[in-house]
Amino acid sequence: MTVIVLEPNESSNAENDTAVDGELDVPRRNAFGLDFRDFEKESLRNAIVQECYRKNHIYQTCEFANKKKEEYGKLDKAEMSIWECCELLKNYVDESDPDLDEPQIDHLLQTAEAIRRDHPHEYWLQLTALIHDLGKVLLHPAFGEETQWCVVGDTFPLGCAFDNNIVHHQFFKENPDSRNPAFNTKLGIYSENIGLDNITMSWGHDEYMYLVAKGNNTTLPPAGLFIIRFHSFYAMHRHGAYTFLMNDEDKEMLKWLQVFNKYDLYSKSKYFPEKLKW
Ligand SMILES: O[C@H]1[C@H](O)[C@@H](O)[C@H](O)[C@@H](O)[C@@H]1O
Ligand SMILES: [Fe+2]
Ligand SMILES: [Fe+2]
Repeated sequence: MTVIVLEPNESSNAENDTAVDGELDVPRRNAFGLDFRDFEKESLRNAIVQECYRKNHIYQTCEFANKKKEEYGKLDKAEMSIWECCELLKNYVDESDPDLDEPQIDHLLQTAEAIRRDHPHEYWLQLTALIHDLGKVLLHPAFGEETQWCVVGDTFPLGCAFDNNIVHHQFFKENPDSRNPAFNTKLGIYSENIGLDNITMSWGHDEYMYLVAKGNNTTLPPAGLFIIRFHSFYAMHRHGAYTFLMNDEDKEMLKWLQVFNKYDLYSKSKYFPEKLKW
């Protein structure tokens, strides 16, 4: 297995639209013609994204996340198959995403398909890709019709200081946990290398889908569960923040998450405009 850590547009061929990153053709531009994960560029899309993060960073507190975990951990909302859940996501667009405004079912299929092409024998990784964002079903009325800020977007640990690598970190100023002396130091309530399994992450689709997978006794390997649970933790898997909370197993699992992330991010594309001439 090769692990490639490549920043978008790095080592890319100026004449082409894509840069070859190991197996994957990494597109240079997102569906809006901009760089991937550019949260600063002024655009209508980014105004929506910013508002989503503003609320997320103000209201995600340690107490809030633990309550949601307890409530949704009961798994008493519905009974349905994986595919039925995929279909429910055809009605939702993710407001935290600067790169795509297509229904989420498209994103699931695009990610899984991109992985299948390069990793034809890693069935578990393909399945992980297909289901990694199913937790966004929290947006559906049958699951409480949660608002976007507590379902989507990058995630981060709670109970310790917010890292500056978190997208739109300026909004944490208004989060009450920033003023709580038990929480606002580097380690906060945790100890060095405690392991990500013991951390309260901000609540959202990652943790929910992890609870669903675990609670239904999935046979996915630990790396699949790690991907599902931490794929939105960009401060960690892209910027190397919070390594002091990780244990050796987390560091092993991170390699697979980094393989997965390229497909999650760079497979986002539109094949047609919203309205076609006929
Ligand atoms: O906007 C995206 C969202 O669409 C993803 O599902 C999530 O995993 C990412 O972390 C977030 O940045
Ligand atoms: Fe996600
Ligand atoms: Fe995704």
